[in-house]
Amino acid sequence: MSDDFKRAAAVAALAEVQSGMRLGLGTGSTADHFIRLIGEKVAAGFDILAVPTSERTAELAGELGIPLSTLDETPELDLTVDGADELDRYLRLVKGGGGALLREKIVATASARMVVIADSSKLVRMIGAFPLPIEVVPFGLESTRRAIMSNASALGLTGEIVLRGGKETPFVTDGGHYILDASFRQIAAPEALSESLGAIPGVVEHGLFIGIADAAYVAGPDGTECLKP
Ligand SMILES: O=C[C@H](O)[C@H](O)[C@H](O)COP(=O)(O)O
Repeated sequence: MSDDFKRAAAVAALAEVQSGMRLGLGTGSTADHFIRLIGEKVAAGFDILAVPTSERTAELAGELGIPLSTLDETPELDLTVDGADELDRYLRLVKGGGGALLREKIVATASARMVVIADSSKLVRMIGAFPLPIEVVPFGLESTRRAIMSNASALGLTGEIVLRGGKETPFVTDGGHYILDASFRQIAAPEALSESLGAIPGVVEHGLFIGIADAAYVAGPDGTECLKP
């Protein structure tokens, strides 16, 4: 059922796509639906140039025959469509469940417009139930983890911060970094947390996307809603 809603959100976002556009392609199970729809448009003759947000997305888009580019060749994009792990009604997002947050944030901010697609289970009153992914450099991992803990605690946030994949087999991002997943449960002031995390030297990027999304298509049993910040 949830997969049907993911697809319905992707179909709604497809209405924003025109031939000639330079697109950012998101990562994840919801974005995969959108990528397949773009593949159909390309097969039908649409002129699209796409920048993928992960190796996984590049592979799928390549298989579908979608012409691919990079931000070095195509530094300004018209539209990026991507999923989210959580969003609130102000379009503050948690992303990075699939580990692609760094490239996703770079691609989204290089786009004139960023649109989120999600099933309605992702829409929450307060973000934070989904553990916040924080991308860090492997060097100094434990010091960085403690700095995150201490900065979060200064903002009244507590909770476990764990290395994704564990010490023996850590998950490695496309950029060669690790991910710490922070279970803060409820993030009442995401802006302050975003600023605080961004100031920690070992933190490469984090999964809070604030002021980036221009709209969100959220699909559920009652239909598809378009949210604006
Ligand atoms: O790193 C992964 C991305 O941020 C995804 O967009 C996010 O995890 C949502 O993925 P899904 O659509 O599979 O729930």
